[in-house]
Amino acid sequence: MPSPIRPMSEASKVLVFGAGNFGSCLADHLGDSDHDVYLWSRQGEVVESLNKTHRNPIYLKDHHFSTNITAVGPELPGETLINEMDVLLFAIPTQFLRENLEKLRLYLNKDKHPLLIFVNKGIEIGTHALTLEIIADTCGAGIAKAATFISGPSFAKESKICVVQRQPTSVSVTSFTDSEAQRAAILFHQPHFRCYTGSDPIGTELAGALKNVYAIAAGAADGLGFENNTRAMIITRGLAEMTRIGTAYGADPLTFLGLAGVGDLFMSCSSPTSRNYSVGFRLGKGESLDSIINNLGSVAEGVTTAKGVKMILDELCIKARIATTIYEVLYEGKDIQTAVRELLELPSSKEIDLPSATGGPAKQLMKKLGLD
Ligand SMILES: NC(=O)c1ccc[n+]([C@@H]2O[C@H](COP(=O)([O-])OP(=O)(O)OC[C@H]3O[C@@H](n4cnc5c(N)ncnc54)[C@H](O)[C@@H]3O)[C@@H](O)[C@H]2O)c1
Ligand SMILES: O=P(O)(O)OC[C@H](O)CO
Repeated sequence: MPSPIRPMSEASKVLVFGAGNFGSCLADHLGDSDHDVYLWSRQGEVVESLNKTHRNPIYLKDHHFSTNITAVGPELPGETLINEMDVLLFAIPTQFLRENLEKLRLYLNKDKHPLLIFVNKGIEIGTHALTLEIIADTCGAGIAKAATFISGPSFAKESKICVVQRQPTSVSVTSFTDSEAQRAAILFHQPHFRCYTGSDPIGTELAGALKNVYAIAAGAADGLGFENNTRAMIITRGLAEMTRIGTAYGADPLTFLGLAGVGDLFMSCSSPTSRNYSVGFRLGKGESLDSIINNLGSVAEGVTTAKGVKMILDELCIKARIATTIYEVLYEGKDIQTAVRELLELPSSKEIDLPSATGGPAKQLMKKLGLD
């Protein structure tokens, strides 16, 4: 392992929630940058092993983790540790975020709190809430306004375990509060982990969540035996759908052309490393969703997010035929061959068909955060 890179900022105390693939990877990156990192796992064996041998026995097993990481858990950290932190980083799958924030909010002072960073890419089932809304509901508008989101093409694990082996990667770092996005970017930025800041957290969140649904579609097409023309069609028409949904929602359409949009969409739709692509590929090969989920061993956010997307499409009365088809295959038992035939038999339509930007749910969310 090469010698640690100096932090671009003063060393910070960072508590990472979630020692899965991405939480472990980001904790290692920050430890490697000489920050003082605490990594919470709800699995006792992970805590013990990280502290004793600097190895995670479940995720990124082949990696020797930074010695700047102290693992904590399995109980959720309490007020004393949280009050010492400069940064709280959440790498918990979207469906479990609310229950954890409900417990942690008691320790967060709404006037003076650590920098809060979220890296999950999904939409909550049932409520179809974005993470911003989950934060506002649980921790309050002030904390949601300052929350920062990291998204973009960043596999925790490739053949050479990319980020922890310092393979060049870029992400977007967005918040409604520019100074918080800047702080997060300075914390993470390194020559091999380039951070670009932005101020459209709603678009960034939607892009990260939606790309997972289209990665399932691209994987399914490959599983069915289609090749490059078809994958390029799904990526490009997927991007058109993502941008249409984002615009109707009230996000900035240009966000979908950035790292969190086309960057991550392209990567996840073209690689079996993506768990969402793998789910699709196996569906295309004829395996059932239950069987795939039961032995995936890791989260594929697109599966749950497809439900949230369907609710958003119904609410906004807009069409996104690929996303709807994925929902029907996953949850309405639609046969995948029939789904493909129906998609291909759709009549010709305008290539670029963006709704007028009325503000949509983003306007209500911003009102809730006091940003209107
Ligand atoms: N893996 C990647 O390459 C990558 C990259 C960018 C973003 N993400 C996003 O980061 C998030 C986490 O993904 P991951 O790859 O680390 O997932 P993972 O499947 O590798 O790990 C999931 C983690 O969540 C924890 N968990 C499960 N149930 C929980 C609960 N009820 N409360 C708290 N924690 C719970 C598990 O213990 C585990 O540590 C996802 O939203 C994902 O889309 C992942
Ligand atoms: O493995 P996936 O499909 O969850 O993709 C992981 C990241 O989102 C890639 O940026």
